[in-house]
Amino acid sequence: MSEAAISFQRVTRRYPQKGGSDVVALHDIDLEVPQGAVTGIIGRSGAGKSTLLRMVNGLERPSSGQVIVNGHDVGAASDSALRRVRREVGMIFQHFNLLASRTVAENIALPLEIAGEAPAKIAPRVAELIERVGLTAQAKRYPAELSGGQKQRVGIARALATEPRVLLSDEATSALDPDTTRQVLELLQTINRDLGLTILLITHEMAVVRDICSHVAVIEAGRIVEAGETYAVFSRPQHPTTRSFLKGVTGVAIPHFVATMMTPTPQGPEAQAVVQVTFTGRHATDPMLARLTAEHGVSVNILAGAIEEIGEQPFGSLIVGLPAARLAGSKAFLEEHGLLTEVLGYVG
Ligand SMILES: Nc1ncnc2c1ncn2[C@@H]1O[C@H](COP(=O)(O)OP(=O)(O)OP(=O)(O)O)[C@@H](O)[C@H]1O
Repeated sequence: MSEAAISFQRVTRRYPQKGGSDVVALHDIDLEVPQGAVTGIIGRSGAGKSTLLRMVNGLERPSSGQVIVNGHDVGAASDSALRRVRREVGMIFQHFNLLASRTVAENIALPLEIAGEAPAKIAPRVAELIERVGLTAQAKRYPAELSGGQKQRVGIARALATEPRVLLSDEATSALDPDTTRQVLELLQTINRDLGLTILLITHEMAVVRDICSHVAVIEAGRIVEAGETYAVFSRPQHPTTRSFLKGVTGVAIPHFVATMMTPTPQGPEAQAVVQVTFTGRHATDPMLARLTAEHGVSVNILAGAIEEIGEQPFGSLIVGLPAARLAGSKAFLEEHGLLTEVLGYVG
């Protein structure tokens, strides 16, 4: 088993307030970020995401606990040790943080200049980075002449300049439109695969987690409320916050005509239960609903459905109608065969 690239051990961060009680931004966080993986931290505004991320490159220090990055205790590092750690940790930002007076190539060269690299080494390295992020034609342009997606590509190239082992992303796609977001996420995924770089990103969008994160941690009011492999968390979310982030990101919506008729309890003997059935992993393509009809004589109405891919595994969601009188047996049959079911309400 590969060791964690980043390990948060009982990390608490308090901000003292003038004349009042402290703000506790992070409470006792334990989290392992696997080497070479793309891990997402998702949470609402004020949950503590930025504070957590900024601990990895020492921009914030824990009030108690340890933050271990590539084997270094960053929270306790001296300034010179921190400078070394920072060469191993690149960062990209929501608003790109480019220098307006420098061209694309000059922005990318900046961390190498700061690190004291010889100009003869900087030029070929910058050319290689520019090519990697697809900006060869824009090398001599200034940030004001670039689109948002191009600016973020410069940010990514600059973050990679010192050949870091970890890349931190602070809401890197939040200011971008959906198409550009997809392209930037694909670039991050390619970099993760090609360079074996560990990526830790913070986001408030579950779609970002679905699209590129193999692992996810959900943070709420300074605590990690759920964490694990994305596929496992998506298929069996445990915490209400996770469920609320997942709404609309996976699966399908209840059709409007059904939603308007739904009641929380069955109203008569002919009532239909409206059930969300989730198929995961190897069960995604099993014909279990057909078997429910064929072997148990339960008629199944398919109301909505979709199969998508999360972490390269099939993930299917159906909303079906079943006779409420046969609900318990049908649920048991489906769950015995590895499908997940959730009763959403009743019609009739
Ligand atoms: N320097 C500071 N002084 C006092 N309180 C702070 C400071 N920085 C952050 N906080 C508080 O800590 C909590 C967590 O903030 P943080 O910025 O980490 O949240 P976040 O999840 O990144 O939010 P957002 O998505 O809005 O950026 C908030 O209650 C915030 O007000």
